[in-house]
Amino acid sequence: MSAASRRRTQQVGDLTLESGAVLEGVRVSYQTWGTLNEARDNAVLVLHALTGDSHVVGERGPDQPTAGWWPGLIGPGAPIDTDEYFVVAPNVLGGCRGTTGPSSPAPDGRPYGSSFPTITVRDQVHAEALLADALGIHAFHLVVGGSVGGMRSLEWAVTYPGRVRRCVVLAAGAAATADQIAWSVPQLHAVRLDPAFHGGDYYPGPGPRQGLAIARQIAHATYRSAEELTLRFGRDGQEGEDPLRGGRYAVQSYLEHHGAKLVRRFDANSYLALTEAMNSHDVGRGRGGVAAALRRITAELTVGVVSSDRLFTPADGEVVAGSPACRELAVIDSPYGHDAFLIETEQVFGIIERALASAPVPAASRPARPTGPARPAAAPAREPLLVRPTAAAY
Ligand SMILES: CC(=O)SCCNC(=O)CCNC(=O)[C@H](O)C(C)(C)COP(=O)(O)OP(=O)(O)OC[C@H]1O[C@@H](n2cnc3c(N)ncnc32)[C@H](O)[C@@H]1OP(=O)(O)O
Ligand SMILES: N[C@@H](CCO)C(=O)O
Repeated sequence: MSAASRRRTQQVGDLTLESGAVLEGVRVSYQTWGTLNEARDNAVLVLHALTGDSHVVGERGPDQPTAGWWPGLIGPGAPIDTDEYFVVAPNVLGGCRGTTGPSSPAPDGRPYGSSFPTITVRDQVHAEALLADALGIHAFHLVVGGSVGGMRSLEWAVTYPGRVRRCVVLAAGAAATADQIAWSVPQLHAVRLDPAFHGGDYYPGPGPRQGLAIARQIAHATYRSAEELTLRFGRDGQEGEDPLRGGRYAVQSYLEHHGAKLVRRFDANSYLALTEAMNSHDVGRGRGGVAAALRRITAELTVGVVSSDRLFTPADGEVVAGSPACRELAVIDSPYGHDAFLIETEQVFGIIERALASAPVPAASRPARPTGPARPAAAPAREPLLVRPTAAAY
């Protein structure tokens, strides 16, 4: 069902960062699906999460271990129908998928490494706005993202009210909380204290592989709910191993698997830059606080929270839904925790479809509190948690 995509890279020029530093000659790589219409009013912006990329849907390939992170979302007849919409998915500033990041060449021709400046979610959105300018897109019909992609979607709606008609913020809050920053701290240390980090100037590698793997293990545990981990792995030893005789617990093996998987596909300096950007997220900074910032939104706002998300909690999403622009606060009913924004595609796509179908509501007639189904109608769990296969079956 997925449409053919185009991959391109756009030079967007110099970018003045929130810090005042200037990032020279920024490039943004991106994928598109469908066709921009003559009125240039059918564009949809899809924003990936922390370690995601522009490969929202598509085929597996040597560089693409998955068929996309929201498989089936985009294409002819798909929830974002490419017969109607032109979809843009940029790779984020600071990442390692072609958009300028720490492994990109600095003006001296060598990788930035330790000299890559601190970037914020606002800087990332600024780079995306420059891409939109270059593509001739003034306003997006919809901007949507989950997790850090949800942070950027919200920042888009607050920074550029005239450029976003509908906005879907999934599994994200209005500002990174102390709890979220706290979970990132040992991750940042794990990378930086790896002897192979060399202060960030480790290119061409191999770089701080162990530190990055540990960082991902910490992060991944926060991406899943305690209930899931307990029901799925219990106190089991990994198959063929006995934790009381030096072997691993199954949950330990699971986390190590995800740590090793990230190391194979991600640059450690990008992981640091993107994690610190995530920590910077605060739509209220310099705008009189979160409530004042949320009042700037003119887009039709949809907020989606995951019932079992212990990292970006439902309460964090409810703050965003306090915006007068919010038309629906949807609860993604799932035992899988934060990662449900990637796993529960049926519910997530339903939220996106409802947002796309929504007619703009005059501000005066909006409800004082968000409405809409608290739980989407068609929301079957993927499969019962207790019977999900564990390692032996994978
Ligand atoms: C927007 C973006 O983030 S785009 C990038 C996509 N995201 C990621 O890659 C993040 C990392 N991955 C994930 O977060 C999750 O795998 C998701 C969200 C993509 C999918 O979640 P789920 O389908 O529930 O997968 P789950 O968490 O069960 O992981 C499955 C993997 O764990 C492995 N596994 C399960 N149990 C064990 C175990 N005891 N020991 C070792 N490995 C194990 C499986 O073999 C499988 O491996 P594979 O992915 O290499 O095939
Ligand atoms: N699995 C997601 C979780 C963070 O939102 C990612 O790596 O981007």
